[in-house]
Amino acid sequence: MEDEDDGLMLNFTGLDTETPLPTSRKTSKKERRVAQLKQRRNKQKQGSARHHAPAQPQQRPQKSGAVDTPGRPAKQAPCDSGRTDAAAPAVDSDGEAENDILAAAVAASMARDSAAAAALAAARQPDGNVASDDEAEAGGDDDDDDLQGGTVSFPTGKNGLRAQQKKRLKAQQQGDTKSKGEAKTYVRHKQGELVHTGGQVPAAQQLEVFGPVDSTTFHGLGLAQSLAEHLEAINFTTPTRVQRAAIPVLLKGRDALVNAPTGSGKTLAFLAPIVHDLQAQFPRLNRADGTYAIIIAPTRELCMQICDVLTLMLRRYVWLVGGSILGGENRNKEKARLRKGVTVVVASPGRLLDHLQNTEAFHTQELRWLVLDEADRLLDLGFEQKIAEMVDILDRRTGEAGTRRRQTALFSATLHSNLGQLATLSLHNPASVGFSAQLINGQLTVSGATVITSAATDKPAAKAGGDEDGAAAQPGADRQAVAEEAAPEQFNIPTQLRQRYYEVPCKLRLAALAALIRSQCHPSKLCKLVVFMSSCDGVEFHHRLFTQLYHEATGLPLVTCPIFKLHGNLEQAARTRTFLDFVHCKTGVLLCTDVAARGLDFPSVSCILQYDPPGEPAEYVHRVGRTARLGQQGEAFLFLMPQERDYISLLQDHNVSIASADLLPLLKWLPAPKKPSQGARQGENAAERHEGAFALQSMLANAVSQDLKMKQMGGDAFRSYVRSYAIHPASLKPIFHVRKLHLGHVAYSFALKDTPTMIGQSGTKMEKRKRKADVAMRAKNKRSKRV
Ligand SMILES: Nc1ncnc2c1ncn2[C@@H]1O[C@H](COP(=O)(O)OP(=O)(O)OP(=O)(O)O)[C@@H](O)[C@H]1O
Repeated sequence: MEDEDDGLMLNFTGLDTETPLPTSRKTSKKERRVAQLKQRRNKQKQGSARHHAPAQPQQRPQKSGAVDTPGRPAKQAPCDSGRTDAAAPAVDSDGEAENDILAAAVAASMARDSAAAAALAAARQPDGNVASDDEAEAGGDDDDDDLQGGTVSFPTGKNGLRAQQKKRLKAQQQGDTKSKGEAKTYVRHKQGELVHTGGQVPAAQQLEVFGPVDSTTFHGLGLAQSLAEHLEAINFTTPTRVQRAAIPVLLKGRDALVNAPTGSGKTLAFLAPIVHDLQAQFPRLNRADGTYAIIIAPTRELCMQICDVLTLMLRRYVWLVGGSILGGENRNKEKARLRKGVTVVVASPGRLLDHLQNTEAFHTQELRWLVLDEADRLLDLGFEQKIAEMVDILDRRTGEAGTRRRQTALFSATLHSNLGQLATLSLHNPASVGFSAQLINGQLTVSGATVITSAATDKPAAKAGGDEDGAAAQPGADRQAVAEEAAPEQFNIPTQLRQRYYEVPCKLRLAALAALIRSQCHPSKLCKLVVFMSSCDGVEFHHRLFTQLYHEATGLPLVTCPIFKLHGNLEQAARTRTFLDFVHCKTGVLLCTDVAARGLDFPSVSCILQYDPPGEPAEYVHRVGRTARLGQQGEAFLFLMPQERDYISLLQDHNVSIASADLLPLLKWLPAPKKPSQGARQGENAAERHEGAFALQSMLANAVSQDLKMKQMGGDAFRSYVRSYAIHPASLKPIFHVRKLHLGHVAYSFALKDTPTMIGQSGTKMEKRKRKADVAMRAKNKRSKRV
């Protein structure tokens, strides 16, 4: 750089002298500068002989780099070098000032001291004032800039000096320094000549080359502009953390294991890359060619929900067709739809396998995507075998057709010790987002040792040694990996979720449930409450109790908002209606089983109650995950009986932070009894002796005992509760062991007055006995009439 500057200066100084200047590139810098100084001295001598009058103040050029030749319009430098007026070359009619500038510049460049720089600046000042050091420095730099940029215009002096000067400079800038007497030639490129030509990186390679250039937008993540715009139009403006981490990985064509907290936007994280890929296919995909993507989810409601988001996204791409195939729907109608062609299928596993095996018109030989949402739940529900069969069928078909290898992704908010088997079964060299995965002895294992934090979702690579996109190291690359110590799986629960538990004696469970519902859904509060129970019978019983019997028994409704029920024994139509009703209602209570625990995105759920504890801590996480979604506030309560309190330590081992709450203030939400009860209540503490709770329990028990259907439903609920308690996994038996249950108190909590032995007999037997008794009674009546 310095050499180039010096070379240019040589040309300037050589204009006005008889002394030939050494222009060879081999001439040392020092020699050239000495020559310049000599020239300057000679010139000063000549100048002083020619001019005795003091130099006139120079006219300041109007604009840097502008030509001040009369009659010629001032030219603007094509690129704005940001030059200040102080830096503009001064106009001197006889070129003397110019030479002063040059001499000073030489001095400055040689000495590089402030005095020389000041001399340079002073020479530039039209009024002869000395510029500040900064200005001088800036001026010097600007000179260089102009010269290098090749855009400077020079003031024209007497005798065509400026024209010569210009010509020489031009020649030099063009790399042609050949002039008479100068044998040496060299090629110099014009500074800025090798400008950026704007060569475009092919769209498909943009992500490869630049990475996720702007992870704050969907387009920046690599999604097509049209899709990003469409997402914005349907209110997905900024990608969530899991979307930022997972979308680029999937767009790169990698299989992936993706883990992120509940309500963090996983659905879009897998739908967006699928839609991006399918809309980009040329020629356009034709629905008649069959299915290009399959998404499997464990429950029908979740399938419907995913399908809804998909439909919304496909509105922009009308040639892509989405649809769901669910158990419980009409199989023939589904067949007909598959025959017409469904580009993206969202399915529950059982029905999907059924169609893969039995529906000839279900073409999957072009399949490009397979996503298993809530993958660990699919295993819990025993779908592993079905999934293995499906993967086998799909692989066989694509293999026979010789089509592209399918891309597969597993999504879940919780890990599972067996997830590795499913991953090995279906994934090829996967990237893991949000948790680490390792291949140990050819077996992919998913480590629960990695803390899955939101930050980890953004940059899990830091922990797992993966790449910058948030994808962890490829398991395949780490075959030497040593098995990590089995540590409790660490869950990432939204921080804004407030979690509390009540220790509720079994006898008070029903009253405490009523109190909590009343406390959350009183008329002055808009609340959506989800209550989880362990059995369908339990849901049925409590739903009828609270929607009908409660009012009859107490004279007041429990709450004024609607109470819904959702469980797996309902007809599909009823399930769908309830699901949609609860989605759209502003306030309400949903009594449900774990069918609603996974993935369902009910808007504005403010509170969760786990009336029956869930068992596996992972299920706890999914249940509470129905609230506090996407940064919203939420509350979650858990009811535990005193003998179950060790469950709290278990949850805490899994990074769940839950505080205790006092039961007594909660019971105050119960209506006060009309008549104070006679005598002191029996009980260990104030809650157990609570008047309101005792009064309510008596009223409900009386009402149930007089309602045969309710009594039967209570019995069914009791039996189902005990059964579900008995099937807790062995690891949880120390906490939830059926032998620790006081069955009399359990029966009481279902408002039953009968002894547990009576209730424990199967409903059918009871029914038979009752029918027998009725028949005997009628026969007796007939006989007595005849007599
Ligand atoms: N980028 C986004 N911008 C705004 N809202 C979003 C975005 N992504 C997702 N959402 C919304 O966030 C909510 C939760 O998303 P989603 O249901 O995909 O979460 P999830 O991680 O799958 O939860 P779960 O683990 O419970 O299944 C939905 O209402 C969804 O519409």
